[in-house]
Amino acid sequence: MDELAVAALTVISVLVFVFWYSWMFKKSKDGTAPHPPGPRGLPILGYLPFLHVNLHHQFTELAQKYGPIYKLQLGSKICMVISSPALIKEVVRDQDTTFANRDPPIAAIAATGGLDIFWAPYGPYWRDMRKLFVRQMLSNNNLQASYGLRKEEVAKVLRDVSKNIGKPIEIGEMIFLTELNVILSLLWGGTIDAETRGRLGAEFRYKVSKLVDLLGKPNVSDYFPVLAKFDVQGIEKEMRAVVPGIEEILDSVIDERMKMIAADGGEPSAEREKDLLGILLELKEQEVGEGSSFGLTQIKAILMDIVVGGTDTTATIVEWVMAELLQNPDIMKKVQEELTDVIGENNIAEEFHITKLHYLDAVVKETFRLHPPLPLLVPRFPSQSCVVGGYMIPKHSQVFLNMWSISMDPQVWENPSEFRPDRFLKHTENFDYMGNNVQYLPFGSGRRVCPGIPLGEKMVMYLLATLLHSFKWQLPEGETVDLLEKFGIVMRKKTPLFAIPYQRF
Ligand code: HEM
Repeated sequence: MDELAVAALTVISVLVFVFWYSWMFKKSKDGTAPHPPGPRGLPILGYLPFLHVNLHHQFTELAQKYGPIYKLQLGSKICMVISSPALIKEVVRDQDTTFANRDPPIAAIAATGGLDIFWAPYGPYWRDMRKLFVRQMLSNNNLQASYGLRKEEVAKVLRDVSKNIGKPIEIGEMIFLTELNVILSLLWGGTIDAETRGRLGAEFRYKVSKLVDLLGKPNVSDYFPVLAKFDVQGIEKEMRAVVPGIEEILDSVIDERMKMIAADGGEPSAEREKDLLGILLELKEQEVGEGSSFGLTQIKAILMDIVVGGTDTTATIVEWVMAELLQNPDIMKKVQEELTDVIGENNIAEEFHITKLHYLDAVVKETFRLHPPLPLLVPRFPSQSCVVGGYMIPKHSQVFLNMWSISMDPQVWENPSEFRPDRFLKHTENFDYMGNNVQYLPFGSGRRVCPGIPLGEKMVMYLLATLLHSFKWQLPEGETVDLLEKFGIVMRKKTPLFAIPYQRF
């Protein structure tokens, strides 16, 4: 190397050092917080090639190495994983407004255009739609008034199971179809007819599960927007193939409801005015929120949200409860003794019994702890840069709240991997579903907390009380319960649970 080159190199090195030093100095003078630690990935790809199928396990292992908040570079996106109650509180309570935004994946845009409540950005459209949904469908008054519809659907379950005594039943599928009918009936006061139900039945469930799976699958297009048009994994294409099958049922419901409005002379009749679908149809083509036009696309997005959000989750948790009870016969026995005491041998379960079923409630809560249906909740998307746990979270990073790791943390729960409902009998007042206790958030917390809690909680308890009070359950000959999970945005059992009913009384 000649002298000139050495001199140039020296000058460049000095300049680089001076810039670096003044940048660092400015940072600490400004008090800018450092970024969290995290594993190094590959250039450009970041940590993306190292992600495992069971993200919740992998995120928990990484937390053991990097602490309760760490950073992952995934392609062009910065992701943060948070897994301690104290830091989760900073996100969902102390800085809830900043973290109330969502970053819809391409799969969600393909499914609903991001116009549903679940994926809509935090803002006036989301607020209006969520308010309408909660007020028109899930207010205390409306839920009380619609008890007859739920009772009818649960009676159908009783009849179906009674007809199949001694034969294996797929628990998740049965619950899914029941919850689907309950939700549709709450939307517009009617149910889908038996023919459509029979025709679409299991296939509809398959499509909803597929849609949910596609939403939870890491997609290269989300991490490299320049590649989005190539849809390398075919996720967008698969989603576009699945959606019409789901829309078919929504279309038939919308058609029926529009026929009713037409029969009422274009004006909804007084008693129909109250259902959510009627109101959404009235809003059609009007302006809601700040200047967004509202049409059939938005209506279908919201219906899809409610149908998909409510069915798969409810079916999943009921299936997990039944699996845990079949695995733990002593606990099953205690549940059934309580049911006999509260309901009586000659009666069937009713919704008013639910508040007296403390042990069953503890069993459900313990199942939500061990098998949270949304183990990482739904990633948050801060609308501005902020500091959590002393670390910088840049604006528009993807923030995962790892509730599964908290469920498994021995510092939070004694013997966390054991199924022990009794722990909820001691602390019931602290562990409701409303998101007030950050150790336990099966329905999320803050502004984005699940709005379906009143219905979800009622249906899970009512269905379980009915199934467990009226029938004894056994596994098919020679089978054992497996409690393996299949990770996704909704974490289901890896293999569906089949159980055989026998009359109890
Ligand atoms: C066992 C049942 C259920 C579970 C475990 C569950 C869980 C959740 C969770 C964890 C979230 C995200 C919360 C967050 O980001 O903090 C959520 C959101 C949501 N859930 Fe549920 N859910 C259930 C039932 C239902 C039902 C029955 C409905 C509707 C009838 C529903 C509709 C929704 C909607 C619309 C959202 C999006 C809320 C928003 O972003 O503002 N869910 N749910």
